[in-house]
Amino acid sequence: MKILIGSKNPAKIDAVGSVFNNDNITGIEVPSQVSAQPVTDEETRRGAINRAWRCVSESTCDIGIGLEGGVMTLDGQLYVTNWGALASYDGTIITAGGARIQLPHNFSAKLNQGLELGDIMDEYAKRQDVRKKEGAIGIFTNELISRKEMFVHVVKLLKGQYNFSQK
Ligand SMILES: O=P(O)(O)OP(=O)(O)OP(=O)(O)OC[C@H]1O[C@@H](n2cnc3c(O)ncnc32)[C@H](O)[C@@H]1O
Repeated sequence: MKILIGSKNPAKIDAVGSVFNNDNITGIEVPSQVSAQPVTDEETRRGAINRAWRCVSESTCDIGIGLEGGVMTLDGQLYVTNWGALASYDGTIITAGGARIQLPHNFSAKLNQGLELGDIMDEYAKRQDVRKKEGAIGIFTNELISRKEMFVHVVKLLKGQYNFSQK
């Protein structure tokens, strides 16, 4: 199958590549059509869906995959959240949620100032491009789970549901 991923972020492309390991996969830049920093589950999920559809509508492929990270708040606690979507040329759309883990309370003020989580993480971890490597998930799990591994789980949920829908 020819699969397009709506991102050039290596953490996302590598996650798709390790699940769809017999397929032809390519990452392309597409707009998420949501804020650069999604701040709810709804917005993060919508960004993943928009990316997946955009892949299918922009180029010839069997499947488009959108993966999106964001933040959300539950009972005053800030979390990093993750969503994935798979769109197929026949009009099928499949979605799946990924892991959420809590973020430090002082991140909310930085987000309110307009900073994106990727930049906040680089400053916090004193590293570069955390969003393309271990991710917030990696930093705050002491690197037990990387952003790629977290997205691998999301992509497995998408692939499994897609296979089920094709039976
Ligand atoms: O190149 P794209 O595909 O846009 O990847 P991205 O990581 O920049 O963009 P996302 O849309 O997935 O995430 C929205 C924002 O949240 C940040 N973000 C989300 N999850 C993150 C994580 O685990 N670690 C660091 N930053 C994260 C990200 O860097 C962006 O600033």
